[in-house]
Amino acid sequence: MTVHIHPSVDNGVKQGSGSFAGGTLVCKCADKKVKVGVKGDVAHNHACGCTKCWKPAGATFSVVAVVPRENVTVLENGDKLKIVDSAAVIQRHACTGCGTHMYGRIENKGHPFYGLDFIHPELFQESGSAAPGFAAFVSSVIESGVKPADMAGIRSRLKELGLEPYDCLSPALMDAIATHVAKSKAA
Ligand SMILES: N[C@@H](CCC(=O)N[C@@H](CSCO)C(=O)NCC(=O)O)C(=O)O
Ligand SMILES: [Zn+2]
Ligand SMILES: [Zn+2]
Repeated sequence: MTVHIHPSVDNGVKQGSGSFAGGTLVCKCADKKVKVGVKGDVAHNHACGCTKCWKPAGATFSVVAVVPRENVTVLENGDKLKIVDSAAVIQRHACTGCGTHMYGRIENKGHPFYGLDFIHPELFQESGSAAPGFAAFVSSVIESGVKPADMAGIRSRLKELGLEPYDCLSPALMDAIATHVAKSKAA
């Protein structure tokens, strides 16, 4: 069985240049494209199997990374953006023309990841941004219709690609969340 993860990694994970200075995210509309500027490189880039993150057609996983919210600016056609689910922790601003999620923002100042926006690096018109380094919420692909029997093959392909599979976030990010919670409780 051929396992498709995401078009940007299916032929191998392409490493970043290490000096990506930022770029422009572009939606998939034929005209009046939404453009979002991002300063600097992305961090914590990962494949995500959750049902909430935007995936291109045919992909099983999204590829999503974070950038400081102050580094994100809507450049063109921002009137086409609409929040997908205002009750979600990550408020995903999507193009109403093509459905592409352009950036996801956390407005809860008490959230461990407040200050970081979630973006999809494949939308950069420039190449060289940091590559995905792990896979998160892998078991969640079952919620999107993947057969449980296919999970062994999916996890094996993720490992082959160097994207260690986790069923939540990576240990480093889970530790960061727990540290934030512990400090909040102590305060
Ligand atoms: N099983 C659920 C999991 C959804 C989920 O918790 N997703 C994470 C990761 S998104 C990027 O890594 C999350 O933090 N979500 C917050 C939000 O989406 O607002 C499912 O698959 O739906
Ligand atoms: Zn669009
Ligand atoms: Zn996700």
